[in-house]
Amino acid sequence: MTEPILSVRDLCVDYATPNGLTRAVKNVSFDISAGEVLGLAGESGSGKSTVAFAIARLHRPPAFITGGSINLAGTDVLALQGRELRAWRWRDLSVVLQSAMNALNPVLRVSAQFADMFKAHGITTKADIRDRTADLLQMVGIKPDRMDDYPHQFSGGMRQRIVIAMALALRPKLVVMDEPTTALDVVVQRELLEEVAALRHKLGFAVLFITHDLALMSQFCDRVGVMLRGQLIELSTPTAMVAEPQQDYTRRLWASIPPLHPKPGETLVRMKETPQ
Ligand SMILES: Nc1ncnc2c1ncn2[C@@H]1O[C@H](COP(=O)(O)OP(=O)(O)OP(=O)(O)O)[C@@H](O)[C@H]1O
Repeated sequence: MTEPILSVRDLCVDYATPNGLTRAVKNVSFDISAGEVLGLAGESGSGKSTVAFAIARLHRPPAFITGGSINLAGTDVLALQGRELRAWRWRDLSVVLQSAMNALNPVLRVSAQFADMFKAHGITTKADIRDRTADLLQMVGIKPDRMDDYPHQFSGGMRQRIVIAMALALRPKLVVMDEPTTALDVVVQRELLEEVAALRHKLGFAVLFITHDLALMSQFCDRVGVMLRGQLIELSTPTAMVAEPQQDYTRRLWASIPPLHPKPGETLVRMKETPQ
């Protein structure tokens, strides 16, 4: 493994509930290398999204980070405040969530949404912004001449492509993807992830990837972490995890993949390429 770009150490996240604090993430530690795709698997409620939101500093009360450290490319993520935190998001880390419609403003043209993001990061020349937007849309397979359309004029898959283009605009080091394709049909899901795989190969960003689809995860991720009741109980390559699971829970989790899916590591070779 190369030098880690992200280091998470002993991360603890609590939720304040009427019955007191509940620990949803318990001393979770892991690294992600530059350009690596790390998946988080585990049953619903095991803490995957809570980890992802904490890393992106998107957690809000009643969630509180109560321990540990997060370091991304030399930045102490938990120390970031205010303007510094806003500048860090998009530039060093970006997030792609399940619903593109929630990420995009329905009453603003796509070009205006790119412009807002660029302006917030000091890129203010109109021609420059339009050129960059055109390049980014092109990169995810959307014709640049559609940049002045509204989000509802695109299909769900295209909207998610636009969100991914925006997430990559400032060349972040890490992209957090929490169920990025869940709302899309199976064919579009795969197409989109193949594109993300090709883009990370080209651009070198790392991905923290969360999905309930273990088959998809095994094809897209270099390594997978398994979470159970707030703890990271196992972390290895999908192939090693299936061949020699260290925990009984992991074995049962992988055994749940329907046999119709391809075996881990067998298909979509392009997804497995290591960035240069
Ligand atoms: N707002 C909240 N208040 C209290 N507890 C919460 C809140 N949000 C989440 N939790 C609890 O935190 C734990 C972890 O939830 P989290 O959403 O991170 O799990 P997950 O693995 O991402 O689940 P899913 O796969 O369903 O998204 C769960 O026990 C959940 O009940």
